Amino acid sequence: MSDLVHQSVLIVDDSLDIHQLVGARLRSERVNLLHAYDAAEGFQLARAEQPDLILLDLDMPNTDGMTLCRQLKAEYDLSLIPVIFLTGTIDVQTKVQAFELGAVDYVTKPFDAIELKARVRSALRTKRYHDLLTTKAQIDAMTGLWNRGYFNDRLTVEMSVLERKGRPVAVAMVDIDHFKPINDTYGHPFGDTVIQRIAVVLSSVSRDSDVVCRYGGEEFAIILRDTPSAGAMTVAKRIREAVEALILTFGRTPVPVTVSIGVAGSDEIEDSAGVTSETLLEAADRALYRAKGAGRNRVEG
Ligand SMILES: Nc1nc2c(ncn2[C@@H]2O[C@H](COP(=O)(O)OP(=O)(O)OP(=O)(O)O)[C@@H](O)[C@H]2O)c(=O)[nH]1
Repeated sequence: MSDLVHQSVLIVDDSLDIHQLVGARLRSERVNLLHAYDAAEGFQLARAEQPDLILLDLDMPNTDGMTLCRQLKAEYDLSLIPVIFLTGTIDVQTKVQAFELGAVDYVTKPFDAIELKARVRSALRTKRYHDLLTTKAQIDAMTGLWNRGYFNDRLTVEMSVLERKGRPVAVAMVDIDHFKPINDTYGHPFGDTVIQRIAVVLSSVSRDSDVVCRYGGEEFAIILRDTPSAGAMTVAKRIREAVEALILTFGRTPVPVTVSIGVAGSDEIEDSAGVTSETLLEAADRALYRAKGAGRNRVEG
């Protein structure tokens, strides 16, 4: 099987012939091909589909390839997509300009089928390694949940969706109660097991669209997308009950574990300057503090 399965390539070129030619040359590669016939359509498709590679014609009417490349590199998500320029003739100055703009390669027309395939394969392979490393850097090794760095990045993205589309976002901060005595009594390795078991509960009780993260030692944070405060409270109560129902034992000794949860939803924050990730997090933190203060094993919003 090809190592390119499931990756997608966007071709941006005003010539139908080139689309057909590239399509024919890459047919055996099992990549998913996307087609755009001008820069504006190319930009839209790149944004909607997040392809793994863009083959970009340098010489298009209206907006040329160089300009589109500059636009792509100006948006964080799109800037990570490698671009290979397609061009009839290319002088040294243009080549240098293309590489300076962030292109990874260029192919001159008419294409040699073998060369085109080799260059596409190479760019896609590098993209795949890059994606893998990026994902690894965002995962907490002990629990397999997203880590705090990812949480912060993702919350910023979700807040911009909130701003653009007006969809509510909620955050739940989950902290294990009296965890220090568990560590002190049964040892750190058992403490780690407790953290891992709770991570599994959080993942299984929350929905696929929720972003479950390990925020720090014995603290977790969940981004509940498209969820108003009331819905987030319901999820948090389910989590609290599921953790309380966990049966953990050290040898034959049962070890009861509970969590306290603080919830904040964008729909209930009153701030004339608008809701930010900071205000949302601070509100969730304050709610968690109240849950701890009110006796633990509670949800506060
Ligand atoms: N085993 C283990 N322990 C950790 C880890 N990260 C943090 N801890 C421990 O978690 C404990 C947190 O204790 P505290 O913040 O004092 O709070 P607590 O005992 O849980 O009490 P409350 O939060 O007030 O209910 C500390 O003893 C940390 O050493 C970890 O990865 N593994």
